[in-house]
Amino acid sequence: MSEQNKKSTTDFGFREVPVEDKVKKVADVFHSVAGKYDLMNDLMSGGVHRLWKKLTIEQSGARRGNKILDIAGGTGDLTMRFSRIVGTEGKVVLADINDSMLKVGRDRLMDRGVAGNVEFVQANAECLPFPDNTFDVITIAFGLRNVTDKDAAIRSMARVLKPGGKVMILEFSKTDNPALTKMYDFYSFNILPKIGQLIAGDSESYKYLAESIRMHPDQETLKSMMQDAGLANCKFQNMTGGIVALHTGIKP
Ligand SMILES: C[S@@+](CC[C@H](N)C(=O)[O-])C[C@H]1O[C@@H](n2cnc3c(N)ncnc32)[C@H](O)[C@@H]1O
Repeated sequence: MSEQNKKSTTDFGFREVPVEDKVKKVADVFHSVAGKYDLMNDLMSGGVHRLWKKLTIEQSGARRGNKILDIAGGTGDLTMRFSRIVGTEGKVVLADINDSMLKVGRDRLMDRGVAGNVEFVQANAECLPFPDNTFDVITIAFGLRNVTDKDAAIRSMARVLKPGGKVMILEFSKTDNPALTKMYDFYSFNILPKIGQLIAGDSESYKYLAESIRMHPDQETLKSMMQDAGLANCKFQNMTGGIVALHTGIKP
């Protein structure tokens, strides 16, 4: 049984809320930020999120003809890149729980001429609506920390992955350099919500963003969760001093 099934409350940032309230609270955050999401990503990370995503694509091993699931795909950064790799014989499914993010993503990909091999699906990562053994590669980028039952989500990803396929979890993680941690904390709790207020008119959502990062399992814990879900060869690679980590696992 997963951790969340045993508890009646869960974290929403630094607050404990009833388990059944978290989905709505997370939904409100992403309905609020959807329109300014891409601009804010570039501003908040100084564009570095593009490098984290580029590395994820490079390590995916995705090939022409593959079927790829980009869960919590949001505005489609990874989907866009995968769509070019898999070509007309392949398919990319961008799945996200939030219809505002899906709409921004669909419009953005259409504007860029990315169509034909991309499908958009509204789905919760905890219970993916796909048959067993469907996808060659599954990514979840900056999405897992928002999911209430993370163990269920990893199990669900493992179920729909083909044997030999790869799960990739790109997520904010833990720095082990005290000086970097201090600077990062100052930036996250003092500057980030102000940028959120200035650009998106919403400091609370960006306060949640910073808090949810701190509440997310550290590198080793997440690796164990992937192993517990039955994935093999689980490992992680830190980026930018551990601010972000890319975890990968293979379905045996
Ligand atoms: C920070 S955005 C990341 C978007 C995109 N992957 C990227 O890297 O730019 C997080 C996304 O996770 C989605 N999300 C949150 N909870 C989810 C869940 N339980 N299942 C699927 N998607 C979820 C949100 O709607 C949002 O689009």
